[in-house]
Amino acid sequence: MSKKIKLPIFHIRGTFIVPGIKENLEVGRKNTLRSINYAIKNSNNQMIAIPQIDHSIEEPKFEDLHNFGILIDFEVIKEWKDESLTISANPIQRCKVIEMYENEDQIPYSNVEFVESINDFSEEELTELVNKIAEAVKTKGTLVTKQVRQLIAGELDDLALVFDSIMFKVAPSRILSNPEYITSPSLKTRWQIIEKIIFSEEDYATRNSESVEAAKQKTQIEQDLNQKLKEKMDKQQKEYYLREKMRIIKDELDDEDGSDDTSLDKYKERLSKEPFPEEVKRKILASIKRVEALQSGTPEWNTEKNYIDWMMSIPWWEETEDLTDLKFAKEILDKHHYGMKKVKERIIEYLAVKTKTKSLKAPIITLVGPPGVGKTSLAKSIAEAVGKNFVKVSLGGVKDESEIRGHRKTYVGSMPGRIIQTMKRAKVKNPLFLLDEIDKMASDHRGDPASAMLEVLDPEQNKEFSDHYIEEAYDLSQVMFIATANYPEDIPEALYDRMEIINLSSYTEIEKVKIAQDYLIPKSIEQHELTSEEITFTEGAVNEIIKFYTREAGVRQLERHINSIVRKYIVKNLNGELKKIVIDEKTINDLLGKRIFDHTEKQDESQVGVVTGLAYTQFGGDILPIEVSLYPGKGNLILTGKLGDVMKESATIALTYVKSNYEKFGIEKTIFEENDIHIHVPEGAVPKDGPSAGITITTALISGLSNKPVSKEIGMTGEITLRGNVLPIGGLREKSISASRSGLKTILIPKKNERDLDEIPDEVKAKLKIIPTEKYEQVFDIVFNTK
Ligand SMILES: Nc1ncnc2c1ncn2[C@@H]1O[C@H](COP(=O)(O)OP(=O)(O)OP(=O)(O)O)[C@@H](O)[C@H]1O
Repeated sequence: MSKKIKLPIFHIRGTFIVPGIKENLEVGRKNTLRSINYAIKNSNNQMIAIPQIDHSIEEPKFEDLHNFGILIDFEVIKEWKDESLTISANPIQRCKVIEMYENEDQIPYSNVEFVESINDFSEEELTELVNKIAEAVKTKGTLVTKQVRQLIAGELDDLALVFDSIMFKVAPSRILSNPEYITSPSLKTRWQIIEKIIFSEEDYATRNSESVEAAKQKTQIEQDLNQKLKEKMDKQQKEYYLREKMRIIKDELDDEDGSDDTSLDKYKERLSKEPFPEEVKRKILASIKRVEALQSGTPEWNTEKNYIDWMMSIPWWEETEDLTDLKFAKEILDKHHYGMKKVKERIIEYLAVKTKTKSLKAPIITLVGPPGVGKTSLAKSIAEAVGKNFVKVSLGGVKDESEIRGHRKTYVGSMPGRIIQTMKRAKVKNPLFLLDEIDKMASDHRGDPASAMLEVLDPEQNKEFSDHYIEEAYDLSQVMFIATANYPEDIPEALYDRMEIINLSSYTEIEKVKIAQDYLIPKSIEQHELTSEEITFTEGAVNEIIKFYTREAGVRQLERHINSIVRKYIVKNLNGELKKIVIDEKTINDLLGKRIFDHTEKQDESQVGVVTGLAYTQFGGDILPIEVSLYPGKGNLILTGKLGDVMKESATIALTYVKSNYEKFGIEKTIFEENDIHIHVPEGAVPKDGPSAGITITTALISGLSNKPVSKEIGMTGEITLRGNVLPIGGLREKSISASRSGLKTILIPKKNERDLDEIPDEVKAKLKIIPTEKYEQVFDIVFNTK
């Protein structure tokens, strides 16, 4: 079975590259740069280089590409001022393209099958071949490459490489006109192509005569064109001349290829046969009339034609049939996701209500949680469970209402807003529509996107959603919207009211191991069309990746590393280096390089003025040591470690509280007047904010000022008030997971957070003593062992 792989496409033009021969390539086109950046982040610097058929096309579509390519590994070697790049591409393996598509981030992707080389020469043929090459080298200097020299000297037996080096040096452009040279596994076939191109004089002759014939035809076409033009054109009008020429060329092309789906006749035919809403039909027909009356190629013509193309491609009536089998839905949810018991139950209830009432007026499900915990993939599974098409739009950074609703069509280069654009991708009017990162929308003077979103989500209004470009009410009422957010408090309030929040929390290491073994690894093996006999991961290996190569609440990086290891195996397998592999800790270090992370470990020694806090970051929880130091001065407070305003305030409150209770904590009064106090929160470059370090700062101050050490095994979290009350904090689950991972034995938490204890996994509770506190005095008594 030949191996398949899915990777982003690298559009290559004007040149071609062959396996084994590194080449520097210049990249300037915006789309290619986007794909490159994507590949750096998501596919381990691997892409499929696919050549363009016509190198003059700036923005090639899939049909403008050949159906073969090369798997490349690349490195960026220079970033230029104008944002273009020079990359060093290492071509690894030839491939046949099975399909090309845009992935959900709108990156052109290809699914390819590797072409392995088969040496089908017999022994005698081989000797003859080497002799022939050696003989030819004498007469054709251009043939000499490093690999040819090695072959003749008997130092190299990789024929595929020899052939590629010849082809690449002598006739790289001819590869494109002989796709078989790339797609055929047979080395004999490849050699025949080389012979035809390089050795056969006859071929030179036919090539010449081919070009004579082509030139003749070209002249004929040119003559016909000019003849037609003569009849039509007014010689005085240069503009008119050019337009006519364009139109005739287009007509000629259309005659050749009658399959143009965007021709006005095709549209008219569709309008007469398909059940478009009357109003829409009328509008499109009116536009078609206008286009027909306009001079083709003029700006007005283009604007109007574009409008028609859009109107014809939006789903006005197409729909899929919903599935209503709840048992099936549950099976699908279980099939793709580990755990999430409550979440899945909640979703099934939601689907049950929807099916029963047949109404979509239920609140919008909003999946909230840190990155990589499965929000997007859960939404995809819900779509599968109810038989809907899935589409996603990212709202992160959207700050202008027109991004949602589009611009009027009279604007130059205008088009519909993101909602209608996404509906076009959905192809039906009742898809499952994921509104990703709804908490990351911003607003500015150009209008508030949240109010436009309100119209999208409100069942009272979304039957007639208005987009400035399409100028016709669009019915969104059959769409099932699901939103995702990292921080629910950042969701605009009016939208929040219409949502039902479902929390997805971060995973413990044990859960991550389970997810990797039961879901991510089998999924990756299946996607790459391998079997579990060929590649297996030990539990130790999975643990190694989780602990030392990822730092995250979810499993996104973990999944990326697994995929990258699988791809590395495929390349080794294709190079004939190995047939099977068992991935253990050692292989991980070999394949992924040096360990990347060491989770902040608890202090080795109990120290004066250093206390362990618990933090909640976008990567999940972590421990956060807080340091206090004194030196002679005048009572100033110095804060460092990139602290946000709230955290700075929290430090000031802590100091005031300590000052006003100094006696209770065994601190000399004079110490405040004679010293400056420096509070530092290490890993200075990472921004930190929030009030939850209040009791930690207080404790570090008391420890520093009274010269009493704090046990290295205690961690704490809680806001403090001037009166010494301990107020509740967020992210207790994440904080406690990281505390147990870092080896703490006891954590102090606010009493009001007792209600969140249920969310802490049992394995964490078993390792940690969790003590709720209401007043700072209790913290003091426990930490400094006064009772
Ligand atoms: N409980 C789980 N069981 C199996 N796979 C999971 C689970 N949670 C997450 N995954 C997998 O982890 C990957 C990342 O998840 P996904 O992209 O859905 O995260 P997300 O929460 O949407 O992140 P973001 O907020 O960054 O978009 C997916 O491949 C998903 O299938």
